[in-house]
Amino acid sequence: MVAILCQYAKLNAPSTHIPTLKLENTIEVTEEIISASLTRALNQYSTLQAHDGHWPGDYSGILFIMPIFIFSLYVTGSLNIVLSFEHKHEICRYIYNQQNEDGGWGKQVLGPSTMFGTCMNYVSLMLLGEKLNGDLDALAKGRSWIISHGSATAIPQWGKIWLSIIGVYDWSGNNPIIPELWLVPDFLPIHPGRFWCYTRLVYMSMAYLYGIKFVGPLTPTILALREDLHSVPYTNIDWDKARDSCAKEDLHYPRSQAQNLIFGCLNKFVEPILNCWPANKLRERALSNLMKHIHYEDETTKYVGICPITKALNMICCWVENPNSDAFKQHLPRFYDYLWLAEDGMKAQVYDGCHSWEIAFIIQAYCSTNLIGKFGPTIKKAHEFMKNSQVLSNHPNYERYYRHRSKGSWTLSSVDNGWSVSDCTAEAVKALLLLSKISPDLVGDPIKQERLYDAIDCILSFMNKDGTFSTYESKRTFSWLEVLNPSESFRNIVVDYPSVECTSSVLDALIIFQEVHPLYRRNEVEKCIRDAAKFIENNQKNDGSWYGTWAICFTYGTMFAVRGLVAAGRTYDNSYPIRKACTFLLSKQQSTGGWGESYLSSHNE
Ligand SMILES: CC(C)=CCC[C@@H](C)[C@H]1CC[C@@]2(C)C3=C(CC[C@]12C)[C@@]1(C)CC[C@H](O)C(C)(C)[C@@H]1CC3
Repeated sequence: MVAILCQYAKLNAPSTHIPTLKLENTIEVTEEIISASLTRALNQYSTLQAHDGHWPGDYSGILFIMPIFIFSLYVTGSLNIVLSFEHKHEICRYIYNQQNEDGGWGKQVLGPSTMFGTCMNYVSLMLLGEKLNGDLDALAKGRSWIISHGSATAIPQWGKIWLSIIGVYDWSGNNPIIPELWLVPDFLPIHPGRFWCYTRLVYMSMAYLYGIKFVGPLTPTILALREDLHSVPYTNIDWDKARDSCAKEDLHYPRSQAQNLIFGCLNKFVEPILNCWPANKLRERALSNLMKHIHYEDETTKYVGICPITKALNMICCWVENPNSDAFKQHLPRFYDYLWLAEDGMKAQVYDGCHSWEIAFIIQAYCSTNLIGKFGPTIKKAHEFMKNSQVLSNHPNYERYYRHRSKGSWTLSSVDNGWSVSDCTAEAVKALLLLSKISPDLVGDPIKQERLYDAIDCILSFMNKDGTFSTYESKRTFSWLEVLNPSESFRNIVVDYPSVECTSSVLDALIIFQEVHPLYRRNEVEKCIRDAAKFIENNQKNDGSWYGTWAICFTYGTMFAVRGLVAAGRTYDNSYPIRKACTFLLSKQQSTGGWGESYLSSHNE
């Protein structure tokens, strides 16, 4: 979706004007003043609501997402079909705006330059038709960053794969991603169907492209890039050496000895054997099995994909299979779901949005004021969106494709995305239960009981054996399998681990649900509440904080943990963990009176 927020602000201009109240230090802050400020804020916020009831927002920040879109459009010859001149202009503007002083690009906005970010964005600019223009221009600075930091052979694993796909890096400089792994019996912990869904899907299409060693058309631009990105002539590159090289700027998680041994064996023995007769017959089977799963993922997400990375990879796989196929063509219009235009240019989002997740909190926030009476139409529209974005059925044969139940759930973003998430469902349930207590004349009809029960069934289906909650599925395998994670940039991506945030959202939702429907699956709900609260208490750190997996970081984790524990009846007086949490939060208050945290917290933990 491409949206400019000021357009909405104009369309939904507030009906009443409330004058600004300047708060001087000397004026006592009365309830009246607070209420006026809050009304003004909600008035303004309501103008930003879209016609269908959700609040659009910029969900970007990872700087290699647009590049992988550009790469996939380029190799499939669709760049000019999907992107107009204006798109390209705005995309280039954004990329230039994100360039660091030293000429490189980070993995994410505000991040220091990395080989991954720099190669991907530099190549994108070239594929979009930008030209080097003198030694001092932005492109020249980008190129010199790459050469002076070890050249493109030092890009980390994901980058090596993308550069191989477009033909500026050789597939032999990659560690194998064995497609046959999908053929092992699925009761084994090593079967990819047991990995965290996001990792299994990214590596699924990577395994396909690796298996066929796909390379896009070798255009003059690609041939020129082969020389641009490397410090020695392309034909002289030592790909054996390149395979395990990674720039220090990108090496967040160096490989262990065990990993070196595994990847060494895969490379020296397993992959060569699998390429010889008769084992290569197995490869054909493995590839057609992968393609079956790729189509399933595309169809069940209406070609949106679980994330932009799988979308871009799957689209290439569909094109390789048949460039004239409907499958390939259906991918093209869904690129726009990921685009976002802002004052700094056009960017690609990390997901097709986060509509359902955010709207649940927005509704909860409105409900926490006593001003609902003033915002009936806004809340009614939001309520409709919430009800319309519930996933109403399971995907066909979902278990055969290693999918979790979807019926009754909410996704992070849209129904089309189709991937249910435990805490997105829990927060949605909370919002709907709050709305069901308000007059339907004001906020619309409450969710039907049957749909609410579907949601609770779905939430309970997410529960791990110990009462905790992970993200998209329950935990399916063991953490020792992290040894198979070949990425230097991301850790803990093989297992869908439980988190305090997911567990706490569910705990809170079940408690509110139980107050209204005390008999529904009573024993399971009660056990879940008990176990979830125990998990949260057991995971508190000595300083009183909780580690937050899904945002920044200890402040966020602590907020969720406290919400859950308070819902479960813990108070400052009766709970030592709550008192410790307060001490932690107070110790982090800044001189301005507010709180903040660096994104490095997550990384340094
Ligand atoms: C940046 C890269 C490498 C792409 C990753 C794309 C997705 C897999 C990421 C992007 C946003 C993301 C971090 C998110 C989550 C899972 C992984 C996501 C979807 C979830 C849904 C996990 C559960 C969390 O409680 C919460 C709902 C906050 C997040 C939201 C963002």
